[in-house]
Amino acid sequence: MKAGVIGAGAWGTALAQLLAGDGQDVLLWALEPEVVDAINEAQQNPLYLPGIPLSPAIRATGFMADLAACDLLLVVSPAQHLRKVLAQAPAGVPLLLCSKGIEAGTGLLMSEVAQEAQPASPIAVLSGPTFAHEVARGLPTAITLACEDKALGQRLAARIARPSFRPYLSDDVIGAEIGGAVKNVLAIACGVAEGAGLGLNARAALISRGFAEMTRFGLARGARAETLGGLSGLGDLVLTCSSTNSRNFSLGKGLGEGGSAAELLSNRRTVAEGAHTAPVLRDAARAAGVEMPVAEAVCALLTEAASLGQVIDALLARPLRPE
Ligand SMILES: NC(=O)C1=CN([C@@H]2O[C@H](COP(=O)(O)OP(=O)(O)OC[C@H]3O[C@@H](n4cnc5c(N)ncnc54)[C@H](O)[C@@H]3O)[C@@H](O)[C@H]2O)C=CC1
Ligand SMILES: O=C(CO)COP(=O)(O)O
Repeated sequence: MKAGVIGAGAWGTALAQLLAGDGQDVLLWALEPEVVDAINEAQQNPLYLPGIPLSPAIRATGFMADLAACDLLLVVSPAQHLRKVLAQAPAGVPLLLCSKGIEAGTGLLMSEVAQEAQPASPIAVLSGPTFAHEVARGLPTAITLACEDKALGQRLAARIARPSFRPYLSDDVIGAEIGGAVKNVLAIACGVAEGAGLGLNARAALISRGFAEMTRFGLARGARAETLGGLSGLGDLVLTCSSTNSRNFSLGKGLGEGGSAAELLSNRRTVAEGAHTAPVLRDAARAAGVEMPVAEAVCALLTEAASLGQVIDALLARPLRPE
């Protein structure tokens, strides 16, 4: 039994390290040849997970066909690349989807994209409050593993659980995905509040009112409230809204400090999924008749349709209403 990981960014590399922790062989597919070489020759990924010595049980490859040797694939490519990457993967192997986002153009969640790209593959989702560098260092972490097939979910949970990495099972795949996708947009908003010096009251307000938005949108898409209130929803929202370790929060901080969205986005190698999810989420929410003023505000800032002052004024001028 060998697990494969598709995508050798920070999270894919951290998950490979987690799986290899007990000596299990792991095959990690990387897009960049220099990442393949650095992992195989120096047991490091300086591009995406610097400073973490990797297990020699991890082998990297640039050839997707090599993953045919695996009986489980963790899929960790950025959401907007997931469809084309999955199309090259071997068919019929269980897929554990670890990316957080909504596909532009289709409005589909990652499980829906995976069903289209790999119709013969069983699907599960892994999502929760999990900064990659902490997982790679073996720090205590809990996460939601969602799978409609309970027996498969249990097998996957047993396969990836480690003494300090605890998957909690759910059968609410959509709920787990919506939490992970929406929190990235809300983390940008909290970063803006930090960068603009709006204070911690504002941050707490954005987290709670943002959670109300996540819940409204999730329920409209068929998610369960308890999933949204769990690790993959509220848990991840709290984590990413609290720290510049979050790429989404840092992007927002740059916007709040007056940086231009276009420049902030062009100057990064790592992915800030919320920037891609925000316009898709806004359109999906409008189409479903769900009010998401914080997500709308993030979109306006990212597209430079409104200034920071205008966005703040608009949020503060919303009608007073019951909580
Ligand atoms: N970093 C973290 O702490 C966590 C990240 N995630 C999610 O994991 C997913 C991947 O994020 P990271 O590993 O952090 O990525 P990263 O930001 O560290 O690295 C960027 C990744 O994008 C890939 N990439 C760039 N251009 C590409 C293309 N044209 N086609 C295919 N792949 C391309 C790179 O090869 C690299 O794997 C995201 O959806 C993210 O939300 C989830 C939990 C934790
Ligand atoms: O999803 C994450 C932690 O759970 C990582 O957040 P960022 O992508 O904002 O860094």
